[in-house]
Amino acid sequence: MTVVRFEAVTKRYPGVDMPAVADLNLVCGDGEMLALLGPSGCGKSSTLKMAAGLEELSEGEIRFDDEPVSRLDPGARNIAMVFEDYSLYPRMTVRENIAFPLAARGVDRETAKGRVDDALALLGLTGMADRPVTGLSGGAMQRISIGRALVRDPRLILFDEPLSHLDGDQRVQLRTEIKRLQKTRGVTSILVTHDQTEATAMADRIAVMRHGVLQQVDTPEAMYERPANVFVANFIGEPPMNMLAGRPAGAGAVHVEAFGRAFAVSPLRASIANARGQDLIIGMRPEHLAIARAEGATADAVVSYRESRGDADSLVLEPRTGADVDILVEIAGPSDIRPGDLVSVSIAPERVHLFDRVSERNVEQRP
Ligand SMILES: Nc1ncnc2c1ncn2[C@@H]1O[C@H](COP(=O)(O)OP(=O)(O)OP(=O)(O)O)[C@@H](O)[C@H]1O
Repeated sequence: MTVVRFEAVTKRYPGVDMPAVADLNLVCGDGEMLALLGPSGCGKSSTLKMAAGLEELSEGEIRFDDEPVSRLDPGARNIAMVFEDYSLYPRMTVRENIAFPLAARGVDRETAKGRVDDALALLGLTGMADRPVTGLSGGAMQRISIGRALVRDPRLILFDEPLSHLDGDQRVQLRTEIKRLQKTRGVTSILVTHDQTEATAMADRIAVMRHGVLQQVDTPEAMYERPANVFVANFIGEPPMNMLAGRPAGAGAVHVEAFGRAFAVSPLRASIANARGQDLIIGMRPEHLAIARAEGATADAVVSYRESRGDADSLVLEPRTGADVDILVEIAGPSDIRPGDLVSVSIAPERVHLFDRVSERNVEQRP
């Protein structure tokens, strides 16, 4: 049972000007699964390695509960790691791989056997316990590596892109399983991933990073509903949010340049945007836009592309103002909308996100 605290943590690599991690303040709660999410190079692996003791901090401190750990060797931190490439011992059996950390710590045979049997049962591996690990599926190998992590009863498990070598079905299955195991055992966990679907599905909270700087920490739902800035709004949600230039347009409305007209927005957001009076980036998620066939002046756009996925149709719209911007729309499928159709566009006021065009911050954030 451990609370992990990153306190003003900075990581600089020799010869590199930009810090890989800059002044990170972040707490992973007891029993929580926290995802570090961001594109390649954003500093998530450096953060994980500092927690593990595989990289030194340049500044700041990491605490497990109240204990500073930045000067402790990796072996003294009681951390388990699950890597993307499983890191199993190929010549050993499933059981021997899981038992390895216990043998290495001198746990007596009887106790070790009990704990390994428990882990095998928990992971559904009992039937293959005495098989060599070579030749097993990627999903089975990753379950073994999770078993090896759990059997040690660590203070913290660090998952480093644990699903990236698995194919579609195994990924979905294992991400559910990891979440179940993590919750059953209540072990504090940090997950590094560049995949927002994975982070959203597995984590209690997500910390989005960019260029070493933490952008937002929140539950997946809160991050989807109230992204702190344009970067987070683009990163969370698939397909990404439409980002359209606009400006405040009086009480309860904003003007969207691409459509050449006003849209109603939530009164709070509109009043903040109006009070500041700045140019806006107006965010509309593809799945929140609704369209209807329209004629003449009521038409906002023409459908230029349609991809049918059975239960959903993805559309690309070209605004009739001639604005050089593609609008993505996701609607329930199969629909009878076809390329060339003229449509009007609507969206519920509370689904419209407003960002300052200069700072790219959500207008609801304090300036
Ligand atoms: N050993 C190193 N020496 C110098 N620079 C490094 C080193 N390791 C990482 N970096 C740099 O630090 C920054 C952050 O890298 P880091 O690996 O932490 O990011 P990441 O988000 O995990 O990316 P990836 O998913 O590609 O590993 C990058 O600019 C990277 O080039």
